[in-house]
Amino acid sequence: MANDSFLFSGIRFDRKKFGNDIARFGKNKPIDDDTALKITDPVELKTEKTMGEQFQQRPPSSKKRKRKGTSSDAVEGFSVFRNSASAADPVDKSNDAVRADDEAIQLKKEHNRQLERDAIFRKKNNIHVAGYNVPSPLQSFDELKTRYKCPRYLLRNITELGFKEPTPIQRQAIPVLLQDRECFACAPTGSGKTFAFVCPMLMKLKGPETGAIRAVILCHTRELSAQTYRECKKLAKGKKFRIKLMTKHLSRNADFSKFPCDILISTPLRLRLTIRRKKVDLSRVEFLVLDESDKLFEPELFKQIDSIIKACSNPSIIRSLFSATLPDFVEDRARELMHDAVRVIIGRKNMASETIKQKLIFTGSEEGKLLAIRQSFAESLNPPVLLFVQSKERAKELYGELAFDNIRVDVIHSDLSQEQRENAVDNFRAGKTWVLIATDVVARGMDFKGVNCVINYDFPDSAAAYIHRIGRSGRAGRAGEAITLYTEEDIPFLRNVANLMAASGCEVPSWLMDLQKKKWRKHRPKRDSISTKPDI
Ligand SMILES: Nc1ncnc2c1ncn2[C@@H]1O[C@H](COP(=O)(O)OP(=O)(O)OP(=O)(O)O)[C@@H](O)[C@H]1O
Repeated sequence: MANDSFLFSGIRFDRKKFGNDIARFGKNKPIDDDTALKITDPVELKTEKTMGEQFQQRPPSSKKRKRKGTSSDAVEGFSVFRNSASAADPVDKSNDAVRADDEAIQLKKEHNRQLERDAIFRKKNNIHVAGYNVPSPLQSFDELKTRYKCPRYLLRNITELGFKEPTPIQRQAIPVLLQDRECFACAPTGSGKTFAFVCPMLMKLKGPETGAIRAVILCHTRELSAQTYRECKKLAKGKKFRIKLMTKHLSRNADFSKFPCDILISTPLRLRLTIRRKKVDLSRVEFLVLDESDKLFEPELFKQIDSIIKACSNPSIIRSLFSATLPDFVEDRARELMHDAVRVIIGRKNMASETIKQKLIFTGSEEGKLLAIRQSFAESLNPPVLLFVQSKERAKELYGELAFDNIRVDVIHSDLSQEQRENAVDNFRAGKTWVLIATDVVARGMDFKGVNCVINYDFPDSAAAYIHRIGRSGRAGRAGEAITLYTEEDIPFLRNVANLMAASGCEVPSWLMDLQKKKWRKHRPKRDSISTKPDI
C-alpha cells in the first residue's frame, strides 16, 4: 500500500456508491493459517473485536445461494480496488472516490489484523484450515448469539448439557457451516464433532416446516444413527423440529409422499432401500452430513453413498464430511464433490486422542491372551471396559469363556438382532454390563461415557481401526486407557502402533521405534480359537 496516508484523509466515503466494491473486496481471498501468519501488522489481541466481521461473507439465504468461482473472483475483487485506488492522476479524482480509497485501505488493514488474530487463535487451539476466506473461529458460545443470532432454546440446551466452551472443531466448523460453506473435517475421537454439525444445522433450519426432508445425517451403523438421533433431540429440545430415525419399521410403513421431516438420520443402506422402494424425495435437502466419512467412502458403502448424494439434488445444498481419520482418497473425493469447501483439521490428521494412555502387552499365544485378561480382571477390573476382537465368531467364543467368570459381561456383533444390539448398548451405558466384548461394529462414533479402558484383545487391522477403537475411551477431555495385546503374528505391525502412540504423546520404548514399518491394512490373521478347554 504505497499510496495510503494523508492524500485521502478527511474525505467521506460513499458506501452506497462503492457497495459492490466493498462486497467483492471482502470475498474469496485465499488464505490459510500460514499465509495469515505472514501478515506483518502488529496486533492488539484484546481490541477491535468486530472489525473482521465487516469483511466476513454475508451469507445469502441458502435458497438463493449460488456457487461462486473462487480464485478468479478473489483476483477480480482485488483488481477492482487496485484500479480505483491507483488511478493515473489522483488529482483528477473526485473527493468521494478519494475518501472511498482511504476507507477501503483502513478496512483492508483491519481485515488483515483480523486475519492475524484468527491465525493466532487457531494456532493456540491447534486448528488448521485451508480454503478461501475461512470464517473466524468462535471465541466462545456467546459468539453464537452475537455473531449469528443463535436462538435462545439452543443456547439453553448448550448450557443444560454442561458445554462451557466450544471444542476446537466446534470453534471452526460451526462458523464455516453457518456461512453456507461446505466442509470436510478431521478431529480427534471424542472431541465433539456431532455438535459441530448439529448446531449449525438447527440454526440454519430455524424452525420446523412441513412438506420436505430438509437435512440428512448419514451414519455407518444403526447404533451410531440411534445415538446421533438422541443427540439431535437433546439439542433441539424446546423447538418442534421433526427429527426422524430411519428404522426398518419406518422405512416399510411410512407414507413418504407426506413425510414431515426436518432432519432424517439413517444408515446409507436403509436410506437407499427406501429411496428405491418408496421413491423418497431428497431434492429439497439443504444439509447433508456424512459422519465417519472415511468409513462411508469405503468400497462396500460407496455405491449407496453415491446414489444418496445424487438424490440430494438441491443446487444450494451444504455438504459436510466429519471423521477422526481422513485418508487421502477421502480428501480427493471431497474435493471432487464439494464446491469451495473449507478443510478443517484439528491437531494432526489421523492421530489418536492425546488423553488416552496407551500400552502394548505381549502375550505370546492366543492362550496367553485369555490368561492375561483373566489375571488383569481378577487383580483390578475398573469398569466399564470395552474388549475388541476381530470377528463375530471370536466375539462369541470370548463371551463363552468370560460369561462364567464372576464378571458382568455382554457381547455385541452383527449376528445379533437389532433389539439384542440395542440392549447390549443400553446395558453397557447404564453400567449393568461391566465388560462389553465387541467387534468393530461399535468401534466408531459410539459415545459410551466414562469408558475407563479399551482392550484390543485382537490386534486392530489398520491405523484407522486402532484410532477409532481406543477412542471409545478418553472422551470429551477425560483420561482413558488403551491396552493392545499382541502375539507373534502381530509383530510386523507393532511399529505402526508405536508410531501412533508416539505421535499422541505416549512414551514408547526405543526398541519399538527401531522395528521395521510394514504396510498395515486388513491384518486379520487366522487365529487359534479362544478356549481353555483342552483339544480332544
Ligand atoms: N463443547 C463441549 N464441551 C463439553 N463436552 C462436549 C462438548 N461438545 C461435545 N461434548 C461431549 O463430548 C462427547 C463426545 O462428543 P462426540 O460423540 O460428538 O465426539 P466425536 O468427536 O464425534 O467422537 P468420535 O470421533 O468418536 O465419533 C459427548 O459426550 C458430548 O456430549
